[in-house]
Amino acid sequence: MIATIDLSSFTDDSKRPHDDSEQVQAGRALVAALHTQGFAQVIGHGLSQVEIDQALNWTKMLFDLPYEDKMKAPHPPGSIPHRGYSGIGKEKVYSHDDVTADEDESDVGKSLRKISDFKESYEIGSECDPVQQNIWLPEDALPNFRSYMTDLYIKLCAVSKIVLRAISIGLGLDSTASAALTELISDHHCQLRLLHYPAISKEKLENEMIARLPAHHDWGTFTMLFQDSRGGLELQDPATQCFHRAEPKEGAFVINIGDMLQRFTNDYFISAVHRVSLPDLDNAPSSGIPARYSIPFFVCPDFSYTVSTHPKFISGETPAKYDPVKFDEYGVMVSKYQYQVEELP
Ligand SMILES: O=C(O)CCC(=O)C(=O)O
Ligand SMILES: [Fe+2]
Repeated sequence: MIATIDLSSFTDDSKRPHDDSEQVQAGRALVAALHTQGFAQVIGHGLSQVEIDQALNWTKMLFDLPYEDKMKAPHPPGSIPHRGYSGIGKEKVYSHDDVTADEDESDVGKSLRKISDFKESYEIGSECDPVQQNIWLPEDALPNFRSYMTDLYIKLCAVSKIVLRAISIGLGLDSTASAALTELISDHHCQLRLLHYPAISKEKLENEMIARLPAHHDWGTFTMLFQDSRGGLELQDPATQCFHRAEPKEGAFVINIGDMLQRFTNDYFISAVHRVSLPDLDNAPSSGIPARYSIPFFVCPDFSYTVSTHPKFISGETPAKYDPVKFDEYGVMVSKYQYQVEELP
C-alpha cells in the first residue's frame, strides 16, 4: 500500500491565503509516509496531468526518432558528464545482491551481471550547471525539444522546493534546520532523465536474458518519478521487504527518498529500494509486454556540497551513523557499484 499525499494547500492559488493547518497536516502525512516507507504518491504538487502527458509525449517523440538521429547527442563514455542519449543495453544497473561477497571491491565494476537493462535513456541537467554541460540534439532533429526540456527542468526544480517545504513543515524544523535542508536542492545540479522501456515480444522474453531495471536506490536527495499509464514501478516496504506496485494515478508522481536525505536525517527517512520488473513468462500476455515511458527527476545538492547529518536527528538513542560526505565523491563511489554506462562504439 502506497500513501497518497495531496500538496494542493501549498500550490492551489484558490486556497490563498493558505491555511497553515492544512499545510501542517499535509507535511506531517508526507513525513509519516517517508519515515515508515521511504516513498509516497504525491498529487496537488502544481503540475497537472495535461502537463505530465505533454512531458511523456515529448519523451516518446524523442525515442521515436531514428537511432542515427538520437546518436547525434550521444552520452560520452564513463559516468561524467551524465548527459545525452544512451541506447538500449548501454546502461546496466545492478543492486548489491548482484555483487558476490567474495569479490574484490576494486573489480566490482567488471563483475556486472550479464543481463543488460532493456531501456534507452536521455539525461538532461541545468543549462547553468557549472560541471556538466547538456548534450542536445541538433535543433532540426526535434524542433523545440531543447526549449521544452529546459523549461521542464526549471518547473520540476520549483516543484521539488515545494516538496522540501512540505517536508520541513512536516518535520517541524526551525529556520536554521530548514535552511540546512534547503541546501540539499541545487537549482543547477538536479538531473532530468527520460526513459523508454521498449515493447518486448513473448518470444524475446522466452529466449533472452533481459531486464527492465533491477532493484536499487537513488543516491540524491529524493526522486520525483512520473510514469505513463502502464505503470510498472515497484517500491520495497522496508518493514516487510515486499515490493508494492505504484499504480498510475491521475496527476501524481512517486517520491522516493535518496541516500542524501537518509544521511541528513540519520535514517529517519530510508533511501527507498525500487525496481521496474518484467512479468514471469507464465504471466506474460501472448502479445508481449508493451512499451513504457517514465521521467525521473533526481533532486540533488551541489556537486561540491558536503552532506552531514543534522544534529536534530542525533541523540543518545539515535547516535550518528554517517560521516559527512561530499556529494560528488559519494556519487563516484556509488555509481561504481550501481551503474555502468558502457563505452559507446
Ligand atoms: O523508470 C522508472 O520507473 C524508474 C527509474 C529509476 O528508478 C531510475 O532511473 O533510477
Ligand atoms: Fe531509481
